This record gives sequence, C-alpha cells and structure tokens, in this order.
Amino acid sequence: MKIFSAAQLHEADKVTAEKHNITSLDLMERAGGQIFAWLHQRMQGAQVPIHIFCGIGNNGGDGLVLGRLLIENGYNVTIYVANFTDKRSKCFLVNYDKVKNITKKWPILMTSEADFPEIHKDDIIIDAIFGIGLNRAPEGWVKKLIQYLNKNKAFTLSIDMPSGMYANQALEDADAVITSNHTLAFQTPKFSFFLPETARFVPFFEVLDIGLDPEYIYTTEPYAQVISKPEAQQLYKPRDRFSYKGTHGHTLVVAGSYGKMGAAVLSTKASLKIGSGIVTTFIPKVGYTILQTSVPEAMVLTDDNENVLSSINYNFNPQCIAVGPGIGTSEQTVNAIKELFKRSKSPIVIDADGLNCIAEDKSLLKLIPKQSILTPHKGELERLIGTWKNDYDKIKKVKAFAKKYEVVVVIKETFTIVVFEDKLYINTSGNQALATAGSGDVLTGIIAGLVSQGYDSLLASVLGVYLHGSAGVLASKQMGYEGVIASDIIDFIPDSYIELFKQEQAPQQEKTETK
Ligand SMILES: NC(=O)C1=CN([C@@H]2O[C@H](COP(=O)(O)OP(=O)(O)OC[C@H]3O[C@@H](n4cnc5c(N)ncnc54)[C@H](OP(=O)(O)O)[C@@H]3O)[C@@H](O)[C@H]2O)[C@@H](O)CC1
Ligand SMILES: [K+]
Repeated sequence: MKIFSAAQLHEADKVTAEKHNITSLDLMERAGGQIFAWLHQRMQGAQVPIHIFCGIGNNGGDGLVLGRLLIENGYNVTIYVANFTDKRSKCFLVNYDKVKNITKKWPILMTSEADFPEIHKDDIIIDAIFGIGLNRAPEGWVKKLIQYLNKNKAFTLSIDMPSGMYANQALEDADAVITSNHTLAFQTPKFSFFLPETARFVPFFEVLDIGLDPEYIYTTEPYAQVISKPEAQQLYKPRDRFSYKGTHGHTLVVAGSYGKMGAAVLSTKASLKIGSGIVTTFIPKVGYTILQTSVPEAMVLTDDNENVLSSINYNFNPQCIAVGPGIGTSEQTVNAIKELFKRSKSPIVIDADGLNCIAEDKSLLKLIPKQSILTPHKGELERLIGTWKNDYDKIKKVKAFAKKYEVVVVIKETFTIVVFEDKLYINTSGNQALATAGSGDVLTGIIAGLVSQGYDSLLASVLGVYLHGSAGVLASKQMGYEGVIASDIIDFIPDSYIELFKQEQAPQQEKTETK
C-alpha cells in the first residue's frame, strides 16, 4: 500500500474533486460517513455517551459529519468545538450549520480550560481536533485539552490521525499528541504511524478508502510503501521446474568466532531454508565440528586462525556473501573483512559485527561492493551514520548514506524500514517474538539466500524482512511470544512461504441440524 504525504493528500483531494465532479464537501460526507459506518457496526445503537472533539479545519468537519449521522441514528452524542481561531474552514462551517439544523443540542464551543467537560471512563471520545493540516505544535489550552483527554481512561478513536502528530514530519512536542486507542486513517496510513518516536500514539489503525482519484493513487510516486501480504506476494519469484541446485545460487556465509559459532550456524541454516541452492560457511577453525554437525547440508571452509577470522580465502564465485554474525571486531578480523570487500564482486549482506568492523575502520565504507545490503539495528546504525535529532533526521541521513555508497540499508525496528535511494519500504509482518538472540543472524541468512536465488538486493531485502517477520508470527502462534527462539524462526521459514499464498478462509457458515 502506498503512503502519501500530507501535501500529496491535499493534492489528491483537489484532483478528485476536479476530475470526478464532486465537491470537497461531498468528500467530507464520504469520510465522515465511513467513520459512522465503522462505529455503527460496532455499537449497534448502544447508548454509551460519545464525546466528539472537533477542531475548526476539515478534520473537525469530519467530526461534525460523524456527529450529525450519529444524532440522526439516535446515539447519545455531545459535540465540542475547540474554538482556537475564527479561521474556520468552509466545509467545517457548512457542516456546523447542518448539525444545528437537526438538533437543539448544538455543538459546545470551547475557548479555555474552564470549558473541559467531565468524561466518564466508559464513555467514548472521538478525536477530530487536528488532521493532516497541523502546522505547529498545539499550545496553551489546546495542548491542555489534549493532555486532559489523554489522562481520561475513555476509549479514544482518532479521525484520520491522532491530533498533534504530523503525517510526515518530526514531532515537536510529544506532550501535545492524542494517544489514541484506535485510528481510522483516510485512504492511506501516515508515515509517522510507523516510526519509533510516534508509533506509540497509534497502537492500532485501519485505513478507510474514501475513493480519492484512482489514477492519482496509481500514478503518483508515494512517500513510502507499506509491505504486507499482497505486496510481498508480488515479489516472489517462482522456481523453475527444471532448475538444479546451481541455479538457486551459492551463498558464502562468513561468520563466527570462539564462543559465537551459534551465529554462524543460524545464518547458514536460514540461508539454506530460504532456498539458497548451496551454502559454504567460512569460520575460524574452532567451529569446524560445530558447523559440520549442526548443518550437514552446508560446506565448511576454515580460517588459519583458531578463534577469529584473519584471512578469508575461497576459490569460487558466490552469488552473495553474508558477513558479520558473531565475528567480533579484532584487528585481524577488520583487516580480513577489508580484503574481502576489495575482492568481492558480489553484493554482501553486512550485519552485526560486520557493521561494527566498518565503524572501527571507516575506510571500509568505500570498499563495500555496490548493491550490498546493510542491516543495522539502532546502535549499529548510530555507529555508522552518527546520532540523529529525530526519526525524520535519521531517515534523511540513511537515504544520503544509501545513495553515497549505492547500498540498501535495512533499519531494524518494530516496523523495519528498507531504504534504497529515495525509496522507503515499511515492513508490517512480525511481532515481539522476533526480539530474541540470533534473530538478526537469521535475517542476514535469509536476505543473502534470496540474493543468491536471483532477487535483486532491494527485493531480497524487502521480501526477506517480510518472510522473517512472518516466520516469527507463525512460530509465536504455536509457542507464544516468549517461547520463540531464533532456531524456531528458521523452522518456520517454509511456513512463511506457504502462508504467502494461503487464501484467507471465508467465515464458516453455521451448520443447521436437519433431522
Ligand atoms: N484528501 C483527504 O485526505 C481528505 C481529508 N479530509 C480531512 O481533512 C483533514 C485536513 O483538514 P485541514 O487541511 O483543514 O486541516 P486540519 O488538520 O483540520 O487543521 C487545520 C486547521 O488547524 C489550524 N492549525 C494547525 N495547527 C495548529 C495548531 N498547532 N494550533 C492551532 N491551530 C492550528 C490551521 O489554522 P492556521 O494554520 O490557519 O492557524 C487550520 O485552521 C484531514 O486530516 C481529514 O480529516 C476529509 O474531510 C476528506 C478528504
Ligand atoms: K484527529
């Protein structure tokens, strides 16, 4: 799914109105109507008090449409208008009048803290204060209103996005954002929903299609892409019936040191399980028996050094090399990695200590083969690109880094983001089960195994991250979040392929007994 920026959404709004001969008012009616349908389906007329807090822009207008429809359908509704300026939008004003025309219970204008209403914890709050039009951090009593609503324990449903958050810009004041229980976003999720500093305000969201111009949606280069099952499916390359192991690529895994041979085992196994035809693993001597017994399918080459990598020699051309898991950052190893970078013509997946070796000796950066893939978590990324002011600054720096060295960067987070040139791909598979030792080593093996099978570096990263996440989810369904360890993620890689093409089951019809 495409993610559009606030500016693009405003543009889409305009284009839709022009091309489809409808007004912004019609669009607002559609948007508010969709929120109503969502709520009505769940509430079925229940008389729980609903408090709708509207701003004075179009987000507030959506809140007014919702309010009117709820009132017309007999719900117990109170509408408040946070009257922070008199520059009310046209569509807001029209809908304000429409509400006044159908009820004697007119919207309550709020102009200060003294107007904050009492809300019971079992009531429902609708947050329609700000949407994509926010252009500065909320201040004064409006900020206090947001904090007041947050303190309340009532269920909070945000319209389009939690008020106080920007769609695609860094947060200025984390104390002035609605923490919603559920957000209903129009047409596209907003980029901030997926970033570490802002995702906590949007624990659950759904996207409502309000019918913005399909041509605009289809042809416009998005701000970012969300990768879920349908997108991942399209990346899959079917296997040729007449292929053989050589066709599926030879992966070289360079990993391990004394006490960390498990990392080498995990990457090697993952690379095989994802479908690399052949895997050779290069390790320090100490790991020979461990590797050969743990993964009989892999071939093993050993370093002259007993405990750490010091010189990486091999006499074949792997389609992809995975470097880093468990290798440490000793001087000999850093030098060995430098020589490997100089020699390799294939893309390299660089993870963990592979990245730390680069941080130790920045001259390695220029030697990274083009189209390589770097898979840092937060700490490793910081050692590579330095600190950042906020999530958006981080993304900007990573884009510049990726462009400069012509590499793909996989930023590992709850929502992992793959960065290549100006493109951003947000992964949505995965859960907290993946936060376990060795999970990153598995991902390294998966991505390398996909590159070996002919996926280009970007696609291998995007699909690899998706399948890794999906394997973790499938494992956790049987073992719980806590019970999943990295080896389990590997065991569920085959299921993650199968799951990719599994049809969602239609809800079963209830059987009626016939005598
Ligand atoms: N195409 C679509 O996606 C569709 C979108 N729709 C809906 O429209 C929403 C966007 O509406 P919008 O553009 O009117 O902006 P919105 O967020 O309501 O607020 C802007 C107002 O707030 C003000 N203001 C800003 N910051 C402020 C601050 N810190 N403190 C105080 N004031 C502040 C600003 O005033 P000013 O800057 O002039 O002072 C302006 O008056 C969108 O989220 C969705 O819900 C649907 O209806 C249909 C199709
Ligand atoms: K909102």
